[in-house]
Amino acid sequence: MEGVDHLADERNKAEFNVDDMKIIWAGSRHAFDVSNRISRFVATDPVFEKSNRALMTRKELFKNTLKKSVYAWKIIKELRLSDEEGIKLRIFMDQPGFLDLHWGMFVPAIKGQGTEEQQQKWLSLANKMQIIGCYAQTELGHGSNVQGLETTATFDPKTDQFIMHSPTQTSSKWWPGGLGKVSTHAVVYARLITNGKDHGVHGFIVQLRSLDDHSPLPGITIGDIGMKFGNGAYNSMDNGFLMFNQFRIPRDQMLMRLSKVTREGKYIASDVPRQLVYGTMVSVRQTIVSKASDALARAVCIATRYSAVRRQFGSENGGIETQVIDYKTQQNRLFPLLASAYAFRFVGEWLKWLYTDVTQRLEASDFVTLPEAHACTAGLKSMTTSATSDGIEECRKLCGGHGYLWCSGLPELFAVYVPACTYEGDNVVLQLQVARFLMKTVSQLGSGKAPAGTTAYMGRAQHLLQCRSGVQKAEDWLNPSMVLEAFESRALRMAITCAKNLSKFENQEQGFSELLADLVEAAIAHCQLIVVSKFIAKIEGEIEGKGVKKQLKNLCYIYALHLLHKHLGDFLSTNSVTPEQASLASHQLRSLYSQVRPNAVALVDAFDYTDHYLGSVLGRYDGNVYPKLFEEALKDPLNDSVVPDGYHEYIRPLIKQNFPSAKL
Ligand SMILES: CCCCC/C=C\C/C=C\C/C=C\C=C\C(=O)SCCNC(=O)CCNC(=O)[C@H](O)C(C)(C)COP(=O)(O)OP(=O)(O)OC[C@H]1O[C@@H](n2cnc3c(N)ncnc32)[C@H](O)[C@@H]1OP(=O)(O)O
Ligand SMILES: Cc1cc2nc3c(=O)[nH]c(=O)nc-3n(C[C@H](O)[C@H](O)[C@H](O)COP(=O)(O)OP(=O)(O)OC[C@H]3O[C@@H](n4cnc5c(N)ncnc54)[C@H](O)[C@@H]3O)c2cc1C
Repeated sequence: MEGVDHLADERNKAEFNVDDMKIIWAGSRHAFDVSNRISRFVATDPVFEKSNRALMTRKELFKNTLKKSVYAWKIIKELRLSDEEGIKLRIFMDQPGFLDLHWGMFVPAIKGQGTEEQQQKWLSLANKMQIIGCYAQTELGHGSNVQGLETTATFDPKTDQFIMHSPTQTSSKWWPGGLGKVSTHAVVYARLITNGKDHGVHGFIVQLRSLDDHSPLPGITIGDIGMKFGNGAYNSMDNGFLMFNQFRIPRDQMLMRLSKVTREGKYIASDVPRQLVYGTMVSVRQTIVSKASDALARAVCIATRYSAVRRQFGSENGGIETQVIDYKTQQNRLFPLLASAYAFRFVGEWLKWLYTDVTQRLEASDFVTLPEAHACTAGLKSMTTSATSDGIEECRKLCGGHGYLWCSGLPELFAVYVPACTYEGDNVVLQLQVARFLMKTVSQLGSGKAPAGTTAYMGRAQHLLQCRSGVQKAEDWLNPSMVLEAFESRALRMAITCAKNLSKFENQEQGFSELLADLVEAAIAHCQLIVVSKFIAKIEGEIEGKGVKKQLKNLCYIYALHLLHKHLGDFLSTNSVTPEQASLASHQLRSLYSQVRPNAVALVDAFDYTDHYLGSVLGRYDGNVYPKLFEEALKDPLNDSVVPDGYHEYIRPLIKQNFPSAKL
């Protein structure tokens, strides 16, 4: 029934103040106000309608993305929205497009790697969108291995120019978002060559298309790489290819904050670490962690509301059937994902702090925390995006058959989200970076250099290698120090086992290659420890609002104990817990599920998502699922006529067994 809240009973059961939880979820009252206002603005503007995009052709979808993007920019300008409001507008618009790459990578690359003069020149154009930029790093032949890129930028001292060239087919740029059809400029990563010497990969600002008629400049071949996974979804983005044929740019278009080429062609490397050329990726990986919590929260919101609406079995004497959310199996699959969404939110907040801190240090030429910032952004990007992709798919299954309908919102969410496991660094490749960092830290134990930050626990190696968990009863698993000790001991013991196995090889690189799978598992254990420890730090801090802290505590322990359950092999094989303690953890988990159950719908209401943003019939705020499923079905073009096109051509001849031209 229209106007009726079918989930009202669920909402009445909540034991905490949802409005207070909304502030915690958003990060602050101000952040909540901005999100709330902008999401409602987008939801009510017809230009941002998105329910029809699965049926659009690629060309229609692309044009629709241009329309929405330019309209969003007009609104940002006319209403003088702040940067924060502009970002929210793009998020709630919910359609990948060139704006993401222009603002998310092109502008940050110039800010991070351009000199002051370069910033003044290029940012004044980019900030007004008089030029549109993308981030062109990946090539057909190399994405993960950045040092393997083949595009060359050869300095020509006669003309004071760089000659950009794609020497092979595999050196074609391939994948950059916004490149295929929209961008006028790109930050291109290429091997810098001066006086015949290769100085490795550097960034260059390159104009690609005419600012008058948008045609590619002579010497440039450019286009879209074609359809990607799913309908609609990421196909709104013009991921592109690009080849240079001896294309010339002025010398001052090399991004020269980190290293320079003089008029004479002399290469001057600064004394900062060369890895700062990867700085834009580090910054985006950090934002991807918060985005993971957002994507997982969307899926969980849909699955939770629908699980409360959906009823199957359990009816006695013709009475009402059981809500599927009351099945323990449903809770065991759903509530850890709900807990993960909150966990990723808080670790994302912490990572933002860490990133701000390292940025300030870098500005003061303090590079000490750079390796840790790289390891944390890489590892947490990897861990949270993998868990979120799996989680969205699990939410689809939690919604049964209807989850497979496009209008559930889950297929498109999955299709848009899943490349996050690949872009900004393949998730396995990134965990191997964490593993290298851990092996280095372990090798320095006992050298007098105490591990700091997220590896500080390794400084207590003597204790953590010997200790036995003190858990004796199920409630002990609600003791933060007992939970932390189990995770620390598991992570440390896995890292030390890897280090010991590595030391058996004469050639360390060969050993590393042999042990890749174990190293990835050790890295994941370390990352899970970070997430658990940041969640615990959150619930131990000040939290306002009636009943809010209690709910967050429940979610925190669900997050930790479900990981313990899922990775029990690690915990048992490292003797971090005994089988009896593991079974006490399962007992405690069941009790926590019962405590979360009456609060589940309110906990997803706290995400404050509009029905427009959710884009899901199953996840509607009012729970009015069945009539709306019918409405959606009737909108399908196949239902435009009762007798379908093709009846006379195929169905009728078939059932009449009358095939005029067929030789049977
Ligand atoms: C609404 C707003 C939207 C905004 C956008 C938000 C989200 C994104 C949305 C959509 C996606 C859109 C765009 C996607 C873009 C892209 O995908 S861009 C391309 C991304 N490419 C990658 O991520 C490539 C991954 N590969 C690498 O990063 C490197 O090749 C790798 C780190 C794997 C190896 O590098 P290499 O130079 O070969 O290093 P070594 O393994 O030899 O290590 C040498 C030392 O350097 C340290 N190190 C490596 N990377 C960094 C770093 N970034 N920072 C600091 N330090 C680093 C490494 O740890 C080694 O240290 P030690 O010598 O061991 O001490
Ligand atoms: C939707 C999307 C948008 C993108 N946008 C951009 C963009 O805007 N700009 C841009 O420059 N790029 C972009 N990319 C490219 C992206 O960054 C790369 O695809 C990504 O870095 C992975 O590199 P790859 O494709 O070379 O994978 P590969 O490295 O070829 O990975 C293939 C397999 O090999 C494994 N593997 C590779 N190396 C190792 C190793 N050392 N040890 C163990 N296993 C290994 C991987 O785990 C994976 O299973 C985008 C990609 C996608 C999908």
